[in-house]
Amino acid sequence: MTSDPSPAAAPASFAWSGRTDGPGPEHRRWHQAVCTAETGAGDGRGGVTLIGFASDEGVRRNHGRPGAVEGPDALRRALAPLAVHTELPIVDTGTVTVDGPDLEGGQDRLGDRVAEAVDQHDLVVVLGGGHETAWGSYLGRRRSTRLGGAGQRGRRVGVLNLDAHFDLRTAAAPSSGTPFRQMADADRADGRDFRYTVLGISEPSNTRALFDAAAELDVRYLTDEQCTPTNLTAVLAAVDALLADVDALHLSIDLDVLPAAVAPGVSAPAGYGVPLEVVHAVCRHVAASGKLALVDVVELAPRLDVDQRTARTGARLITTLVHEAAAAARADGGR
Ligand SMILES: N=CN[C@@H](CCC(=O)O)C(=O)O
Ligand SMILES: [Mn+2]
Ligand SMILES: [Mn+2]
Repeated sequence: MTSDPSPAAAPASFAWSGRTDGPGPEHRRWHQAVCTAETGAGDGRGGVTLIGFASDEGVRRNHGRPGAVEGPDALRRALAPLAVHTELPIVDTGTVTVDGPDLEGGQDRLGDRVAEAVDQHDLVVVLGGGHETAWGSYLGRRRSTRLGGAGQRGRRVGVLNLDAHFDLRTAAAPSSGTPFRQMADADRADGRDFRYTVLGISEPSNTRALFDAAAELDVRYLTDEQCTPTNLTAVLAAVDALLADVDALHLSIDLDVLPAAVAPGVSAPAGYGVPLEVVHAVCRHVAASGKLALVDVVELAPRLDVDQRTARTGARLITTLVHEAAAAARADGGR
């Protein structure tokens, strides 16, 4: 494991700014609420932490369309003007950047940052990056004390992936198509159960080999055709089945789960896709459970986006997750 030179005080390369209606809490927007190393990032605990992961290397290795390296700041830009309705502290600890082809080194550094954040804050939101981001998030939760460290070997953490793809590829090199296979292998090697549910699987976008891999690994999934608004009860029941089986949840949102009209700015836009209202309802549901500890939002490629549609949608999902998690924490008397 390499260690980041200054994980807690990493400079946020992004300058949060936007419309200001006044100084009071009633006017608060993300750009006013977010603390960074420059603005006095609070050394406090609790609340929400944002960590960027600027990486295209996984998408490149997976023969996708590049652009995800610009995802973290595009998500921040879309979040900046949105209203904040919670007092929960929000800290931006900056971005881990993958150096050229050294994806593994970048994932390792992200792992260190996520581990530290998970142990200090209620909710960690990683702004990707291609879906290779999720492997860095996994390394982090495994290195953390709260979700997987040495003292917590029995702690059950599930992964809910909102995605058109299984991302269970076996490949010589890790990529954006392999993170959940890597998790399955690591969990198996460690004698842990691999608890993985995917919502939004597109039949034509996953080969028989990938469906076979899902069956072999006991992956639960619903297809995009099953994730309709009229079937929302069954969709949330699938989420509840995972939640009932775990102590904490890692939510991975691949924006290509959404219809291409809503999320054009991804490597592989969906020809069908899960309606935003279903994806949004799932996000609200998992955050309200009080078990949500870690989120990654991945595959946003701003250069492929149309009028920030995909970024705005990703930001809307993040702000709902944060507000709902804050309400759950309040109801809990703080976690
Ligand atoms: N993270 C993306 N995974 C998909 C990409 C599919 C595509 O580019 O068409 C996959 O490997 O299956
Ligand atoms: Mn996908
Ligand atoms: Mn994916």
